[in-house]
Amino acid sequence: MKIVIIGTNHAGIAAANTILEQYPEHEVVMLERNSNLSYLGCGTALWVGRQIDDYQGLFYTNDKEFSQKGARISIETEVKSIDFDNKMVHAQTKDGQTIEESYDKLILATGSLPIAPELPGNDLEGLHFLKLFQEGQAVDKALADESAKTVCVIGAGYIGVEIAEAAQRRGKKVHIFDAENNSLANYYDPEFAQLMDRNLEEHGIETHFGELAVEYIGENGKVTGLKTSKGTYEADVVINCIGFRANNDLGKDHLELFENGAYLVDRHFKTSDADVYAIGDCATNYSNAIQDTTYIALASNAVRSGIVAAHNIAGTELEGAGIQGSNGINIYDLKLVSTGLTLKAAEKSGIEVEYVDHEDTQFPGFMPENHKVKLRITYAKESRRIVGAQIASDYDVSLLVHMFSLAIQEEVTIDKLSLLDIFFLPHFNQPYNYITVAALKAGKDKKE
Ligand SMILES: Cc1cc2nc3c(=O)[nH]c(=O)nc-3n(C[C@H](O)[C@H](O)[C@H](O)COP(=O)(O)OP(=O)(O)OC[C@H]3O[C@@H](n4cnc5c(N)ncnc54)[C@H](O)[C@@H]3O)c2cc1C
Ligand SMILES: NC(=O)c1ccc[n+]([C@@H]2O[C@H](COP(=O)([O-])OP(=O)(O)OC[C@H]3O[C@@H](n4cnc5c(N)ncnc54)[C@H](O)[C@@H]3O)[C@@H](O)[C@H]2O)c1
Repeated sequence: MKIVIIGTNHAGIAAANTILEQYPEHEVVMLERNSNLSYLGCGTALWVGRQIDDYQGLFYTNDKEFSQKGARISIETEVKSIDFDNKMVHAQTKDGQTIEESYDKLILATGSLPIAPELPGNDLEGLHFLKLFQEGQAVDKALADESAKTVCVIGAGYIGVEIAEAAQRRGKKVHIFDAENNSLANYYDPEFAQLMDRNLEEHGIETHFGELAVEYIGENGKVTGLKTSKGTYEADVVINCIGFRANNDLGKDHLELFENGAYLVDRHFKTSDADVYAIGDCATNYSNAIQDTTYIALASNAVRSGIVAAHNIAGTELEGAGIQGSNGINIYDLKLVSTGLTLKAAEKSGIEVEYVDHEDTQFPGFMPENHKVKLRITYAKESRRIVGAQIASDYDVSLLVHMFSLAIQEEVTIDKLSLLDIFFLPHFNQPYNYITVAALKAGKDKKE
């Protein structure tokens, strides 16, 4: 069987590796328009902020490795169109050569594109996006210019807060703007997100919430400022990070789409065309929290979807486990992790929820070093199944979120959690640990 994969970043790579390593009898063709593959965008801010010395380690594979594994891979080759009826892909190389590839099965792994605010002045020099390695390089270069003093970041989601920290670490005056009333609104309830807002402010970053960018201001073709719904700010560099949209350019006229334009797939990552699969940021996924279709752009989801699609294409039926959108962020010393639904997301999905909060220290009081931990567990009012968890600390409690992720996936109730066997050792936690105490509190609330 001949399998053509379009897009060879995290999703395409995972699919290709699975087929090449476990089903070597199939022919694999990989087409990629970029000059690199496997760039870990999560490292951009670490590198730009000089928390790591260089970017070489941010790539975990390359085209040569795939040639050695037996794939036919063409980078700097853009797929221009797909003839779905005749199962033929039309592509063009960097030097203008056209390529045609027939397929038995096609995998669309074309990812996502940053959403571009459509504002006056959007053709000025000094406006940036942060998706590709090359865009990270451009931001790095802009920050290296000592005459660039002020950076405006539009969007205080994950990319926004990470790059705001990086720019501040590079000695710039940083403003960050978001339409919402706090940062990280897609991931945390305000009581948690506000910890991040304070964290940014304490490090000298000026936060502007509920404030919309309305115009990029410029002189001689170069950005010099940003006008918002509430004021005008100087800006030598503007970084746009208001989210991603699914890149559906190749299949939007043929394949069924989700409400946001992503390719609608089943639990096998098969699209509405039986010979076409879609994985990663260009496709939907199944949410165990809302028990319905969702769209969450994360590298972790991209990798898993690639593995699942590859098995199904190669002949082993495998249903995806679904996702919880588990995520984490570390800005300066503050660590936030969450999984499943915030209260706002639950309301939007029509799920009536209750939640329990608990704050404690990680270790017993007699330990010489200690850290505060803040936990929220959210559960469905009727069934009491856990649908979300958020944790904040300056201590690394990130692994806990995986337990909550599994609990959501397996429909564990808050009451079951209260009697879970959780070990105790002072070096790690407390005899009355905050998870048990929070879950017991929820049980008490139920009785009252
Ligand atoms: C700055 C930044 C930080 C991030 N941090 C994290 C993080 O910490 N954790 C996390 O889980 N996620 C993170 N993400 C999100 C993560 O990078 C994406 O979810 C992930 O890249 C999705 O992988 P993908 O392979 O589906 O799509 P993409 O990475 O978008 O790759 C799609 C590929 O398809 C290629 N392509 C598109 N169209 C064509 C065409 N017509 N012909 C040929 N090739 C084509 C593109 O060139 C690209 O290489 C971050 C993203 C950014 C930008
Ligand atoms: N740590 C991580 O896991 C990590 C890090 C970086 C990126 N990512 C992923 O990459 C994807 C893109 O990240 P992102 O930061 O661009 O998106 P995001 O969804 O995290 O944040 C976008 C932010 O922009 C705001 N916004 C939207 N329109 C706006 C407007 N017109 N004006 C002002 N603010 C506006 C939103 O309120 C939101 O807070 C996300 O799926 C994200 O999860 C993950």
